Amino acid sequence: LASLSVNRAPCDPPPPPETLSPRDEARTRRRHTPAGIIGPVGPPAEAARGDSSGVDANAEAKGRARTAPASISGAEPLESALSKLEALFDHPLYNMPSPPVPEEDWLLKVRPKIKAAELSSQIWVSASQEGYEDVQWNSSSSSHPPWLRFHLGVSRWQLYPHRDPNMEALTQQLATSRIVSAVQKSGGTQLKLVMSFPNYGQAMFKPMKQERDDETNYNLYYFSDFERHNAEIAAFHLDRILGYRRVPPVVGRLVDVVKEIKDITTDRKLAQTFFTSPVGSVCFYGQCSYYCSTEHAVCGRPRALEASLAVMLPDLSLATRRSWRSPWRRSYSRSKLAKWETQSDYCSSVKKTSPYNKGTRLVDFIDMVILDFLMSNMDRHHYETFEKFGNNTFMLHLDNGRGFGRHSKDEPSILAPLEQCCRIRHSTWLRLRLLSLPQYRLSDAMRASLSRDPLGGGGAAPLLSERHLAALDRRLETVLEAVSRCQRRQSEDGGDEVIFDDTAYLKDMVAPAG
Ligand SMILES: Nc1ncnc2c1ncn2[C@@H]1O[C@H](COP(=O)(O)OP(=O)(O)OP(=O)(O)O)[C@@H](O)[C@H]1O
Ligand SMILES: [Mn+2]
Repeated sequence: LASLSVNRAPCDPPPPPETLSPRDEARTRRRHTPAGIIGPVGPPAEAARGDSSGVDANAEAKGRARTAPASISGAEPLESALSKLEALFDHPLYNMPSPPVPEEDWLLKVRPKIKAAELSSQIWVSASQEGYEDVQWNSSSSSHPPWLRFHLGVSRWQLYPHRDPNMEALTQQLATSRIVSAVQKSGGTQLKLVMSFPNYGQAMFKPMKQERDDETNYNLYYFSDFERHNAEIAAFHLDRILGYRRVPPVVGRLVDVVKEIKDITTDRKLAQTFFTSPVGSVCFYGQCSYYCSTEHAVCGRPRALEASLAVMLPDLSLATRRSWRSPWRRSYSRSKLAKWETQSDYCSSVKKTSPYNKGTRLVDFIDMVILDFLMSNMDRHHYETFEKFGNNTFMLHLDNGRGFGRHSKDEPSILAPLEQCCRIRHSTWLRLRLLSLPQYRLSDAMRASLSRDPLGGGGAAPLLSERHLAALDRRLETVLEAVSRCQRRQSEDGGDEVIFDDTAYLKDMVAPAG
């Protein structure tokens, strides 16, 4: 366990996708995962960096990023980038053996089959549901549509398993399935729609509002920023590459605003906001508290509009969620500062407060902070968890549209919780160090992963520009430096351990040879 190695251990390929439900998969992976191979990664290539020298670490990292050859020019052939991503996902750090998932750790249960006689008397179809397929539900998972398999695969600690055999079908559905209904999502500040598919699947739609190369105006406050569809997509990929799996899957899709929204919507308020622009594009703006006006309409070209579609989580009636106010929430004011910005020992009081005083909530929060710093998302005012699991569960990373607004500027204040608490999950730290190595570089993994999105390949504008990808590597460097600073401080002044040992359980699982 203590041996350091970045060599990837051989890993059996997962069994063919169609035959397994997410739960079967979780069980199978445990059998297939070789025991005894989990070793922390070696130090990053630049381990010898002297960051106590007083040199501006950021400027240094920027310089390095500018001169890094292949990853910045994007010259690396896609095939080799894709095999890098495969190698990353095959690495033992992404294939840690996990203890069996007890029944109560699944979010949903499948009820035993209802008798055919009872079922037939229950089936009725409303007029507005005529576009839906006649789905036969039963407990055999092979007949479940991908969205339902996704729901059934949600557990206490993650939304979906690593190498989820359902992912391909799920993203395929989001990207291509016929849209039979589109209505505005109530709540939330900016326009978003809930779209439905013939097999009863649903997705949350956010339209493109900003060109990929636009940078958010520097004079704009974070709370006035637009939401970006490509940020929602990229956040899903980044979250998965970080090994968290706490963002619901999102794909990009070109939507025909006439055929797939205007003509089929039953939402009259939405329908009333459609118009044709002076150059003949079909536009709409919907109703919401920000940016829902003629001036801020979203427009097709002339009808095709880029958007992100995120798979919907199980309905609140099946799985209630709890919303938590972030302890490091910003003030959402031009003049006020939040407590964490002025109190130097802010974290010590958070550490004593439920739910951050027990279990993994604090380090899970730090995980989210790292995700947000990498994509420069300042808008994480709340987060949600599934009520069923109480305080002992993962945090959902929903609402990522305000990430990736600026590539030329980092936002150090997003890292404040890490700097102030000096605590990080061991497994997260190891994966971050892995992603800083040239053979697994974060920007390369992201470029490869995003190229698989329907809007990311085929010569079209990449979902994240090279500058945004380079910013990821630069910011990753900054995160690792912050952890190093914490470790130095801890070794000099004492205090709590910086690295939270979340891999200790492996010692019990890995049986000694013989
Ligand atoms: N994939 C999803 N499935 C189900 N519900 C979701 C999903 N994503 C987001 N939601 C819910 O929809 C609400 C609004 O979404 P989102 O936060 O993205 O919009 P918003 O306009 O940015 O909201 P706010 O202004 O409150 O930040 C969220 O608080 C969340 O509860
Ligand atoms: Mn929001």
